[in-house]
Amino acid sequence: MTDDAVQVRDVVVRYGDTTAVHGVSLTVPRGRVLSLLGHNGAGKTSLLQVCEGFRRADGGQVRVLGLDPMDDHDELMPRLGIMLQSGGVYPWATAGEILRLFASFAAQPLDVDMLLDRLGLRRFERTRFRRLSGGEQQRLSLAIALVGRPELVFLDEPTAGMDTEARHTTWELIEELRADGVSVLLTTHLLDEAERLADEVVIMRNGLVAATGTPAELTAAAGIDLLEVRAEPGLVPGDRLSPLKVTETSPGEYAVTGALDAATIAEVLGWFAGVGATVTSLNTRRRTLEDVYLALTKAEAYR
Ligand SMILES: Nc1ncnc2c1ncn2[C@@H]1O[C@H](COP(=O)(O)OP(=O)(O)OP(=O)(O)O)[C@@H](O)[C@H]1O
Repeated sequence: MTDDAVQVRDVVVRYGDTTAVHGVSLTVPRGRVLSLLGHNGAGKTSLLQVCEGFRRADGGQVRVLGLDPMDDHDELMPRLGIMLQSGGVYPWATAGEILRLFASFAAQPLDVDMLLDRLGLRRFERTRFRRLSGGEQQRLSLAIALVGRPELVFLDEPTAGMDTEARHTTWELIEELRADGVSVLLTTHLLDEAERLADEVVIMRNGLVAATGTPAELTAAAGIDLLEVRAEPGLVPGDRLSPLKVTETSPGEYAVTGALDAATIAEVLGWFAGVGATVTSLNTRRRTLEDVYLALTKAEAYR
């Protein structure tokens, strides 16, 4: 018996001849937020569906709140909040009716009016689901996922199609869930969303885990990526700083790339000083999660 909210071990998902998930392992500790990142078709939704109990894995083991998501489905469902990528509700019912219906399934639901207000849905309370915009439907789907006070929430691209205000409200709600000890497994294409919300990020590529770690670990491991130097224009070090690469991006603005650390940065400054240049500005930039993500997923993303 595990105390983790989600434990996935060597999970495989196949659709006929297509293997969407090739043996993925991950853990969501209780009260933590894990974000799955990956290109379209990387296998994120397939993995999520296995955890939600909507699809049986073709290999491996999954435990959700210590239970089997397929065999213990009925016991598990009231403890989970699930936000699907789209649909899943009654198109002819109004937003208010739908949310109150889901609230009625829960033993201790959240206050429906509070959720309608927080997610900007109050004026759509009497609007039928099918008449809501994509972003409004997303907000209602999030409210449905949260209304039952779940212990664990699965969010598949929760802010896709939302406007900036709704996205920020969603982020605040997820942060509040975490503060209340709720566990969250979410997928996203938004790197800033993952960086802001996630305790741990799992980057998937072609059904495999390409990298995993906290956002800080993933970006720190990548090191300093770029040194920007401002000095007199027209200074050309040639290969004297090799293997570092120096490019004058605009007159007097130099970009230095390569294996940059304290020693090599000192070497670069030494060269500028040696040719009598006056360095007026020096800036290092660490890789962002976006840089790491692109480096891991770009070239080999599509087979
Ligand atoms: N029902 C299905 N039948 C056949 N193939 C499927 C099915 N669902 C998904 N796939 C395939 O499995 C692979 C993984 O799809 P999945 O939806 O899990 O990816 P994803 O990472 O969630 O993508 P996205 O970011 O576009 O939502 C893709 O190649 C997809 O075409």
